Amino acid sequence: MANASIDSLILKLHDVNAVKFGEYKMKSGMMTPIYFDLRVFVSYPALMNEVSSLIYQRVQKEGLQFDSLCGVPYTALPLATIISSRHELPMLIRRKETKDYGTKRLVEGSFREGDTCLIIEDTVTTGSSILETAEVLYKEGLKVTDAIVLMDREQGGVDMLASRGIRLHPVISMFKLLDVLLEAKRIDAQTDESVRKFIRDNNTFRYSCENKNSSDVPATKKPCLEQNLELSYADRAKLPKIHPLASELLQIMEKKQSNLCVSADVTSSEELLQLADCLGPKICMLKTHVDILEDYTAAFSEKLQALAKKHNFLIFEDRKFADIGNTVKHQYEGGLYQISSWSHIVNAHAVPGPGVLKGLSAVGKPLGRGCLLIAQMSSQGSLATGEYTSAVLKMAEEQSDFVIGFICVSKLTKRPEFIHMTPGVQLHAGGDVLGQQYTTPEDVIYSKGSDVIIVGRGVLEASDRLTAAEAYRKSGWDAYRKRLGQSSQQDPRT
Ligand SMILES: O=c1ccn([C@@H]2O[C@H](COP(=O)(O)O)[C@@H](O)[C@H]2O)c(=O)[nH]1
Repeated sequence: MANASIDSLILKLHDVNAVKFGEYKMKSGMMTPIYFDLRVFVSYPALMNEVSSLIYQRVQKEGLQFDSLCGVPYTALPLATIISSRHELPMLIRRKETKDYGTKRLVEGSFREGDTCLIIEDTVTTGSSILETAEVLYKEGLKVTDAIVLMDREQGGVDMLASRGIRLHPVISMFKLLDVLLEAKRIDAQTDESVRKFIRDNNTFRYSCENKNSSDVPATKKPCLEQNLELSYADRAKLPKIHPLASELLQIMEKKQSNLCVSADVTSSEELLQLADCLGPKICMLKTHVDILEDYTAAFSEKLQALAKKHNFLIFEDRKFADIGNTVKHQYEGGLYQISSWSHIVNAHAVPGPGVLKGLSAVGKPLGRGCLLIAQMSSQGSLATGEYTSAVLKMAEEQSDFVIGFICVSKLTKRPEFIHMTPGVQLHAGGDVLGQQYTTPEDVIYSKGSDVIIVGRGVLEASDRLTAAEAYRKSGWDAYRKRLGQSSQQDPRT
């Protein structure tokens, strides 16, 4: 599907007022600064044909196999009809209301039990309309594995449907639409930013219960139950497109019931190794700042690797690479520390542009290493916000064969393959005198939807580091269980 056709379609949708900016109420009751009214299509047959062609191209690109297709009533019905008629593909119609005469069927058309039906939809927010249609089809013995949507609002629908076994393939997504409209000067930077913020802050799948006390959305209308559909770490580890290192980390987390990464910010190699050996059973990952060690030797890195094997944790060198590709390549591979030879994971700032990842991946990829992009920072006044954070996400998507996730303050993307790791964590919220800001494991994992808590001084400055690490492990794990809709008592392994 050529990008130019998508860009031109976005502008046409804007021309016919199918994309509106203002204050609108959605089906859920939530107010939104952007609204899609794709019902207007029926008045623009050429546009309807164009949309149908792009949807069909997406079907072909994904190589989808199905016996029939079904449009979610009513807006997607004409789109499904055009595709069905043009390509001679059998169609089914899902009735919204049962007739009180005749066959009283809810699904019209011919099909056999076990047939696969492809769902077509115009817009997705939570994914609930597709799910409703799928449930009607399931009752008739049909299978639904895939759905295509013209416009994905990027508010959690893809994840929600994935958790129910339906892959959603969007033709246009919200952030792409905003990019095109901004570039064409159809919207100003302020509108663009406020819509992006709204979308990021209103992910119906991740944060469904975060706002449960807010007054603008009636509690009954919020899809709180959807938090039960959150994918577990174990399920995410099995995702087909996941990076092997991300998969390994998620498996370790599940096995050790730990989403705790301890930040070993000490200056002596001996102390760091003791820390790794003592806290190893409690952590999924150990983070280092190798350049603060006063006595680094190659023998130290070998011992650290042996401890990582012994206790089954990954090593993350928090080097924060931030130079041109050629330089970071040398910094990663060579010099005194030879970081690529012992650290499973490193991180990088996106400031230099994609070259920083190209340089790092030239060294790290052949070794099976992975990289975290720094999308946000925990420190007060950080400039890594808004547009910058969005650009980091885009860069990660483009190099997901090396980027395994983000350093961030809260969950940023709907893609469950990416791992979100959050520093600035202590058992009580607060901060230090140099601008570090702390929030709690519950806030980070449950409310903000991140995956891993990174804790330094919360453990290091405790009188008993092992007891402190256990307190953080338990707190992070309980918050994760809560996010899955399970209590710690329900966990047979706890
Ligand atoms: O935004 C960021 C990125 C990295 N860090 C690092 O995490 C630890 C936090 O240590 P605490 O003692 O828990 O404050 C430290 O190594 C930082 O360099 C971060 O804090 N914020």
